[in-house]
Amino acid sequence: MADPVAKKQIFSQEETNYELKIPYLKRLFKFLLPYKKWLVLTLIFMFAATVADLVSPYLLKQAVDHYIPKKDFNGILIIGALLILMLFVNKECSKNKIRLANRTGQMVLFDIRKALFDHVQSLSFSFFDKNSTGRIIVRIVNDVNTLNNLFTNGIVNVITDMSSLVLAAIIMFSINPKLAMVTFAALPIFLVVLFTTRNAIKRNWRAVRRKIANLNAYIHENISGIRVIQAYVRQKVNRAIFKDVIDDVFLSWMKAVRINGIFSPAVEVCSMIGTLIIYFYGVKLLKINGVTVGTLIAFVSYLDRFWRPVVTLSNFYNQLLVASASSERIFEVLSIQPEIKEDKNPVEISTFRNSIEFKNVWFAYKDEEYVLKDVSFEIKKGMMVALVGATGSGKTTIVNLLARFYDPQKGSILIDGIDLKKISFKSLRKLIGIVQQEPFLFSGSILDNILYGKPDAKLEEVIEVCNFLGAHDFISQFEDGYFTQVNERGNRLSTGQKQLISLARLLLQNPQILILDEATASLDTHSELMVQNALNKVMKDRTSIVIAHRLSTIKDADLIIVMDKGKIAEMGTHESLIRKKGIYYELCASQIRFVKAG
Ligand SMILES: Nc1ncnc2c1ncn2[C@@H]1O[C@H](COP(=O)(O)OP(=O)(O)OP(=O)(O)O)[C@@H](O)[C@H]1O
Repeated sequence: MADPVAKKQIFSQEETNYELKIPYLKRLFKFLLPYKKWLVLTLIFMFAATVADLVSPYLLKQAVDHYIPKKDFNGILIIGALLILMLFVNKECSKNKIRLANRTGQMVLFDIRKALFDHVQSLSFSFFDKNSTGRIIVRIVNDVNTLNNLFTNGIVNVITDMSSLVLAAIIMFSINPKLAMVTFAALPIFLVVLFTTRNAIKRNWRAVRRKIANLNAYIHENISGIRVIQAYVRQKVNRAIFKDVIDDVFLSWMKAVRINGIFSPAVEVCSMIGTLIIYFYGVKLLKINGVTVGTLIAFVSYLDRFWRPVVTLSNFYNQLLVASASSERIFEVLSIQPEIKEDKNPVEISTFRNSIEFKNVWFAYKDEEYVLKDVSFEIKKGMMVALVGATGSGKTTIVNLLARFYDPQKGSILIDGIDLKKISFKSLRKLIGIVQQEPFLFSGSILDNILYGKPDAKLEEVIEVCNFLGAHDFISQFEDGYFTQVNERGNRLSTGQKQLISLARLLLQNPQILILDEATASLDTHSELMVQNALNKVMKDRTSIVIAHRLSTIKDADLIIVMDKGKIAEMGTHESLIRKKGIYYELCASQIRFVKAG
């Protein structure tokens, strides 16, 4: 049976508000402005196709009323030729209209997606803290996809349908107003059906979309968490939940289709009533007020051209609702401002000369929940500084602030006396290199990944760096060497190998300040030794800030900063802190006890 807890989690997805929001739609349509010329051309094709389509019944009327009774074969031939010409114009113009509309639509989607992607890339870490990867992907892929129908067919079709409907009615009224009035007698029936089913249809399609969103979320979570799922042998339970989720989609879909199904027959019934009226009432009117057999034939055709677009037009409203909801979510992301902004007149620093200084720094990830409280310290050029302390004491937060992934709420961080906020992003990123606990490799080759640090580096330079770090041997053992493809996250490589590749990437970038955030924490003893050796080489002659749980690796640090609940509890060298017999002494003692016990 499905796990109720898991099921509840899926259904806690965000709710979507399907109301027509004109300001969002207006903003959305602004994306069409660069393609004005194409739009105008599309409209011209559309108009030509509609006119050609509407001329045909009138030509038929002429043939029936004038040429057939007189057996005027020349006249019939001309009408026939004109009918073929109209058909050709209609088909050609429709083809071009569809091609142009699709092209414009796809370009608009491309622009929206590009705007979203560029914007998301510029956002600060705090945005990614609040939004899961899945949610962001849904914005860039699914929400933009839902606009597809609107931009590729929806808008053009609705204009085509509206003009066909209006023109057909106008022509009918101009041919014979009395007959036209009676023909539309079924319109009130349609309006009743429309207003009684509209809300139910809206509600049911909304339910379908919610169930599909649940399905997407569940698949995303299962694929991302596949290792945990397999480790806990949860496949059977998850399969049962998945079946429930699919069943929900199926049932809600069938219900929506059933209700939607009322609509189309209603339109057909109305159209049929209109046709019957034309035949019954029209025959009575024959020869009165100029009503001819041709008029009746033309009326039946125009009536069809009036009712046919009605179903598509009502679907368009649905499309608009979905587009309005998606655009609301898209613009919500686009309106988020990056919290970390570059100074208007940024200072370029090419060389780190003296020191890094934290001056009375206070920082909270949210509101007033400070995780760093009045932190002050100074790191001189060339020093190796270690940050130690219990989990959650604020070590990673300190390096996150130094890399300017976040800005402190109070206090300041200075590099060579210059506030971090004034330094250009480019020189800061060049100055500081970070090695994380979980190295991240992109899809592409090993070489591509290393070149990330310096795109214009030559292969010889890359090999030299890898040789220096002790990575060349294992890379050259692969069949394709440096051109070996690593898929996303580098699944084909061991964590130690990935770490060495990320170190090669870092060394090519040649940063003057290094941040090592538990770079060896997830490695086995052999890999740890290999990576630690490489790290020692990278750290040589550089200023480095190291976070390490294994205290033996930082014994020789020039300065050890001991963090406790967001505050600096102790600071000094290994010897001085051991002598102090404080928190650091306790941490060392507990690790020795742990090693001995092991
Ligand atoms: N992105 C975040 N959003 C909100 N709170 C966070 C975030 N990152 C960390 N915290 C909180 O800030 C506090 C300090 O976390 P930090 O990661 O700096 O500790 P740490 O000393 O590096 O811990 P560890 O040794 O486990 O990595 C913790 O209470 C943590 O829960």
